[in-house]
Amino acid sequence: MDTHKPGLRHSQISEEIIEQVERQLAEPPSLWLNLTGAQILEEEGQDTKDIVLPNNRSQVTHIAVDIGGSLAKILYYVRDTTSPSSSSSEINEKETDHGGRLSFAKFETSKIDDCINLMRQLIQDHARESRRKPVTVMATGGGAYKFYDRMSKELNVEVIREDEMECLITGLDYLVSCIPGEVFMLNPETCEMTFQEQFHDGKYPHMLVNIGSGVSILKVTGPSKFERIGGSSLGGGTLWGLLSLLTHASSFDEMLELSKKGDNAAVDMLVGDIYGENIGYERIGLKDSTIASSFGKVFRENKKLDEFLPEDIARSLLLAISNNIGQIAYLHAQKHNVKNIYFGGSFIRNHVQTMHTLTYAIQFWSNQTMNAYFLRHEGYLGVFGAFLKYARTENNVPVPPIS
Ligand SMILES: Nc1ncnc2c1ncn2[C@@H]1O[C@H](COP(=O)(O)OP(=O)(O)OP(=O)(O)O)[C@@H](O)[C@H]1O
Ligand SMILES: CC(C)(CO)[C@@H](O)C(=O)NCCC(=O)O
Repeated sequence: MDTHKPGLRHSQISEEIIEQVERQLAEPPSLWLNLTGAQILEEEGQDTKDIVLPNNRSQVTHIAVDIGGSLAKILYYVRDTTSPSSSSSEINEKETDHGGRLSFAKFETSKIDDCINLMRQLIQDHARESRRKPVTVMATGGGAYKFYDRMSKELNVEVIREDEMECLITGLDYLVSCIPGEVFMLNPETCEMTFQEQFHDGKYPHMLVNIGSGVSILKVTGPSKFERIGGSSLGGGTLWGLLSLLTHASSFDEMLELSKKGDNAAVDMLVGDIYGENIGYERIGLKDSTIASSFGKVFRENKKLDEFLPEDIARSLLLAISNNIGQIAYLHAQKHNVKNIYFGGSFIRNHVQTMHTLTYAIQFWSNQTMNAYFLRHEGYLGVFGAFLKYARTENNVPVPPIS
């Protein structure tokens, strides 16, 4: 691997591979759980635009929600109606089910009404079957507090609140240990993915860098044993907010699309802009193409905002934020003696450029002694954790144990 700093120009990576990876990671795949195991169900990803409600909605027994500063994530558990006992008309509240599907959806937190409406719809359909035990709602994230009274009143069910950091780690532990095909690494040269075996010992210690609106960094030393060792306010909310001011893009996905087409060298000052074209500062490992200063060229160009291409601005800002998080992650990992770093949070959105920049930063700064891992359900760790914490104690959902 060469030793130039992160911020590799994307044109060096095959468009075909980028498309292939992003197609493969279309989000969010449903999961299947039953007593003998858990697996990812391969199917078309679903977004808030086209949430597919279960055919027999009365089979939704659990709903979990993680309401963050930017996005509210929902998970609902649909009991399998094909197993003999669960399809019986004699279902009662003591019945133990034998398997079911976990589906995922998300809303912008500013559209919390839509999110609560979906929960209400799922709950109402369930309630029509009068002998059923009421649906339980598990809630985490800041919104579990902010919207607690509203949810309890409007949904008229018990809302159980869980701590957001505990939920992140519970969700991570489970996904890493129990879900085949969940964890992968990205080859920084080719951007090809390598899926990892499940780590039954959790590969402790490890670190979770959760990139949501802000960034939380947690060190995990054993099952459910963790400490929040750092954080940063320069996170997903920063990219989303600044690009909504600086470009015409109206959604986060549009911003990511823009960034794919841009050339950050139009706004970033490269080492070659300072030392001269084709001349780097190789003595300290800086190539001419290395970013010396993000957005550093803007001032001397003496141009107005509308004279820059939104694509270039989007690319530059995405690189700046991802690089910065990669570097902070590396410094924390070094300080706390951790080699394996999981990146979670919806900011990643399984976007190749973002994962590439994070991987490159970790490998470069650690001299290839640390590993960056990604997850297919990267934005759903918290909501998955909230579901698991309750489902395990309640004991009537077949959650296979971590072996
Ligand atoms: N469809 C989307 N709409 C808006 N932002 C998105 C979308 N998809 C991904 N993002 C990115 O994900 C970030 C939110 O990530 P996530 O849902 O993990 O955090 P959060 O729970 O809202 O925040 P926090 O945990 O800090 O309260 C946004 O700030 C944005 O950068
Ligand atoms: C405040 C939370 C924990 C809410 O999820 C998150 O947005 C975050 O970790 N922000 C960064 C705060 C910090 O500077 O440590």
